[in-house]
Amino acid sequence: MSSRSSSPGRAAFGSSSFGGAPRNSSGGSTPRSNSNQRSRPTSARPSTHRPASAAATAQPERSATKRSVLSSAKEDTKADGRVRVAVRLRPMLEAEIKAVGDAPPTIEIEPEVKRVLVKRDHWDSDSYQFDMAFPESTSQRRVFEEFCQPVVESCMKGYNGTVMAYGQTGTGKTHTLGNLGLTDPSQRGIVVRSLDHILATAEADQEGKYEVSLSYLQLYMETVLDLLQPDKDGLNITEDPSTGEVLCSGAKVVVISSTADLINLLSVGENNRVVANQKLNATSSRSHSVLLVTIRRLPADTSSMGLTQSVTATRGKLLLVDLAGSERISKSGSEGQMLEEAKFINLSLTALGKCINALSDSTPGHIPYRDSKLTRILKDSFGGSAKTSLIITVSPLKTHLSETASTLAFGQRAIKIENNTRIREEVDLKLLNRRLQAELDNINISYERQTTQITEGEAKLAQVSATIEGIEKQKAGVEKQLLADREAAQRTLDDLRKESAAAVAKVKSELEGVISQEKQAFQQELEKKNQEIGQLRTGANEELQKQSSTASKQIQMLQESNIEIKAQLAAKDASLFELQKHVQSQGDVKGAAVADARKEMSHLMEKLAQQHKQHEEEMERQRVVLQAAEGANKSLKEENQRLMGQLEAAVSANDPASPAEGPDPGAKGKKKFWKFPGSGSRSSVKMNGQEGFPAVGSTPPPEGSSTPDSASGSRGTWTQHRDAVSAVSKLFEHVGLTTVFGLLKYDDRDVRLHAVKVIANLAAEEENQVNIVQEGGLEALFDLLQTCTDEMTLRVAAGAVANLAMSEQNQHRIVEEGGLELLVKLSTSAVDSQTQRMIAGAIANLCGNATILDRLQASGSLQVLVNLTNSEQVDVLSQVARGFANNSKCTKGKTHLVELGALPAILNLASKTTVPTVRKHAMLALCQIASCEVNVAAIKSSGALDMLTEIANAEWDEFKSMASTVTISGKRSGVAFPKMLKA
Ligand SMILES: Nc1ncnc2c1ncn2[C@@H]1O[C@H](COP(=O)(O)OP(=O)(O)OP(=O)(O)O)[C@@H](O)[C@H]1O
Repeated sequence: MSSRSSSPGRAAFGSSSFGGAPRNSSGGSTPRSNSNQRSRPTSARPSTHRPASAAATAQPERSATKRSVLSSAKEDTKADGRVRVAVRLRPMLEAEIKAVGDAPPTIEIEPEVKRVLVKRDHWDSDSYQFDMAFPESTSQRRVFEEFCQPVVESCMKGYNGTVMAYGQTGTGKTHTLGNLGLTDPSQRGIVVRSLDHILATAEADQEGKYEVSLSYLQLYMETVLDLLQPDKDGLNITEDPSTGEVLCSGAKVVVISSTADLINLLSVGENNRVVANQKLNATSSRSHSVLLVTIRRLPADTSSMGLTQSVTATRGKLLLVDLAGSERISKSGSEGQMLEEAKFINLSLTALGKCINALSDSTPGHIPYRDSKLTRILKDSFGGSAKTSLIITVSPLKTHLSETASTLAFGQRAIKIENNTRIREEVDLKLLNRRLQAELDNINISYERQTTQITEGEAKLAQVSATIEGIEKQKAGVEKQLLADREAAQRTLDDLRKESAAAVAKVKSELEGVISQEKQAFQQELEKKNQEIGQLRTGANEELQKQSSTASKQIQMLQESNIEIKAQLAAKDASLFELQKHVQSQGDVKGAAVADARKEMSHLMEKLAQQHKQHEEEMERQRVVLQAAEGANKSLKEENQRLMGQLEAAVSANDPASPAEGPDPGAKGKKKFWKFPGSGSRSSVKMNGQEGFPAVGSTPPPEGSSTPDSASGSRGTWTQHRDAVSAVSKLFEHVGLTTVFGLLKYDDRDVRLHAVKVIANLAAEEENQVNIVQEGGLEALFDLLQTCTDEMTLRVAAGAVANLAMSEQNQHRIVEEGGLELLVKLSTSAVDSQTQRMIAGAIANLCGNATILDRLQASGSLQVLVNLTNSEQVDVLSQVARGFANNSKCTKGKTHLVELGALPAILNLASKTTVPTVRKHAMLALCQIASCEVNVAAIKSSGALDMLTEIANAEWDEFKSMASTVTISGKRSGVAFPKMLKA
């Protein structure tokens, strides 16, 4: 209620002013006249009028027992006896928000204090108090639960009730009441929610059976239309005179059992309403729609009901009314049909207002229900014995302020109605009697059944007890048996474990036995194999030894044969010598002896030819092997090594001695060299006063072989040997010397060494010397001397050069190719005495050539000889002394040796050395030097005179022997000079 109309009187309802602005209770003054009562903040506002008197007179419900069934109903005891009024503010629609912008709201809802403020301007506002005030944000659900649910539940208890929406067009009446919420269940309105609630409650109620039926009516211009039968003409509204129940005869009543039924029905009704409106040229807002819900409740099952239970059936009626728009005609400016409609609307709403006015009067008299069809339909459900909730909807727009105020004033008047609610009950005595009889019968039957059940139960109990006892016994027996079984199983398990352990042990021991047997067998087999291998090895060794001994024997035989031949040769030589001597001495005895000797010679020659043939065959075989090896070219190195070995063997085989290793510096005393006439203990090959180095590593000749010591026998033996060597040389003609020279360039030291040995051996033979040089051997050797660092190889190479230097023809080549310089250079690094011996030997041989004396001096070769006089090795000193002798012999005039100051060294060799060869050569050198007058002074100053005197005084034969041994010129000139000195 408005603060300005805090005591609205009945006068406010006038026939023409229904829906108009609220009137002041004091009569004529309008709210504006009270404008000095400015709106203040809510807390400061004067307290609004509450319908306390109406609440105080509210009657308690008569049927207290029913409350237990519908316990969820919210009761407002104060408002029970009157129309409950709520106001709901519609939210601004989108178009309205755009139009209004952010203008301050005109209507303000204060839900806490259930109040509506209508702001006229910034300072002035009207305040209206209601039972509830819903702001624009209020949900449909809350509107239903807080405001409508109590009416619905009271109808389910048998009361009549009405929920009615009243308000200006477009303020949300249909939304609040009739929204079906098809797309959004949260938008479902009061109609759907009410029916939902009724059906759910009916389903939950175990004690009652419900029948819910509907009729859907429309009131348009005082005509009642059935929306479920659109073709039907207007219906009549009648009233049962005995009960006062309003009846709408002819209206279709449809029983529903689900919300889906309801939705279908309402959809049909809505469609029909559209059709009807089109037919009537009406709009929804111009007509009232009434949904009439009848709820009949019967006791659920008569037969099972107790005496205390109710036997009454109830029937409640709920009217859900969506009223036409309440706007004033003047404002809507209606005319024609619209005007007519407005009049009828106003008629019905005015009639409603009048009824409300009359009902709200504390001493109600005549209620003008009959004034309109609307009020006639509402008569038994509105006011009086019915519960009524009126929700008034208002627009938030300022432009609708006047209509809003009018609507709110209508609500304020309605809130004054005091209801006299009365439950509608029908008591059916016959039914009651029948129900009581049935109840009694049921009780008797139940008693009998229970007695029988007890007896049967006791018997069963005894039976069960016996069974339990038996089971207990069985259980004890089973437990005992179980125990015994478990023990037996345990024993069996133990036995099994023992058995399995024994079995495992047995299998293990068997396996071990098998393994051990196999191991033993394997070891035996192994030993057997080892024995077999040992036997095989022994056999192989024996076989090897046998073969080796056979080979040794063959060699031995060959050697023996050689010895024999040589012995025969020596003997024949001797006999020939004797024969010649004899021939010479006898002068005339040639005859048969010579013939015999020749015969013998020819026999020997044949033997030699045979031997040569054998050698040639052997050489041929070697050549084939060599060619095969070269042709295959698979392993040149090994093949060449083998070839060298074979070649050396061949050389040795041709030599009277057997093959041996290379020159051994320590061979002195172990191996003897060939002895040549006058050469003393150490041998050398002599040629024209030169000395060569024989086949390297020669072994001594066999015992008893003839030695060429005697001048008479040397020629034949030498020839024989030379022939043999010549055969070997031929072998090289096959092999090709250049091949051997090529081997000197090998990286492998052994190959080089073998090759140079072969060359050295070949070079020891006069026949080969020129050939070797012509074939390029000198260059190969010099190349080796320049590049090689292995002293053994260098030593053999120097020996080879020494041998080649025996040939006068070679001596110039050696000097021209720089051989002297190479020897001098080698002497600086040579530490081994044998290498020194080879160097000294080579120089000594070259010293015998008078045409190269200056080169000997210039290259430092003579100095090398002088230096080597310091050596303690006889081999070396021997070559040095020989070099001095050769050099002095060739020199006609002042010798370079004197220039070098070598006289003391020579004197030293001649006087102090005990080795005869050395002494003799030194003495000979002194003699040669002394034989030239230019040297006499030097001889004298060197102190050599004594030595020369000593030589002169010596036994002539001794010196003679010495002189003849050192055969250089074969003359006695060296002997004559001492004689001169002596004289
Ligand atoms: N509480 C609300 N929340 C949201 N929208 C609403 C609300 N109330 C009304 N509306 C909207 O306002 C518009 C008018 O509502 P509605 O048709 O229910 O008014 P009405 O009073 O029934 O009009 P009429 O008298 O012409 O039938 C509708 O679009 C409706 O959806």
